[in-house]
Amino acid sequence: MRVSGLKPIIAVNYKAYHPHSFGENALRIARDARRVWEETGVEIILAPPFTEIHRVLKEVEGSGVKVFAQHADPVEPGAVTGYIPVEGLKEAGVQGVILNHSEHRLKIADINMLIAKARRLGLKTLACADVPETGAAIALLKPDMIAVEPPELIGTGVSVSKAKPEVITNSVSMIRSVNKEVLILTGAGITTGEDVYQAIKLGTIGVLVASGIVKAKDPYSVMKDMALNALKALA
Ligand SMILES: O=C(CO)COP(=O)(O)O
Repeated sequence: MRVSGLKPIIAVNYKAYHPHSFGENALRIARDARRVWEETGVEIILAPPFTEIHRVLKEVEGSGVKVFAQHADPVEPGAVTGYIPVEGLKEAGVQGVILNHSEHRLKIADINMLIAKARRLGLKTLACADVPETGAAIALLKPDMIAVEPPELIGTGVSVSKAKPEVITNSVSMIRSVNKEVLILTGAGITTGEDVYQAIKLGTIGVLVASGIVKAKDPYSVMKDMALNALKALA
């Protein structure tokens, strides 16, 4: 079921590629994302490493580009050395947080606690799932967005839209059977506008992308092609 009237979403997970995800490279991706947002109006979410959040926020200030953290720890603030509570992310100024990425998994009870706390603090949540069934289970916890990403395709450049379209269609139907509102994205191996077009045609509202943008020679061109194809798919 299409959630009509919504803008497509391109979420960029910087991960921790070096040097791509840090310093001037991190800012270049942010500048490129702002330009694509200005030119297309597509929703863009950037998820830089914790160390880059402050300067990426500065780079996109005044635009509609949103900045999310890549993770939050299921802890209360206090004597928790080295952990990052949601309260700290709120103070840092992010608009949301990715939870349960395949590379940083959480227990279901922790996902539940973090979604509730993020909501209380006014932060959006983008929860990740490895398979449709996990996506449906997490949908019951009412995150704002769910991204289903088959781990075996992550980082391969073989897109889930082409290699495993049934993962997308099964995710959409299983998630929608328990949650009519959550925004559904997909990811893993997404590198081209065509991958994005197919992902949206299969029922999602957007994509979660890492290496295809973060490690690209020209992130602007990749994001622009993805944005234009996303709009075409929803037209
Ligand atoms: O893990 C992912 C996004 O969170 C997908 O990674 P790739 O885009 O590099 O396949």
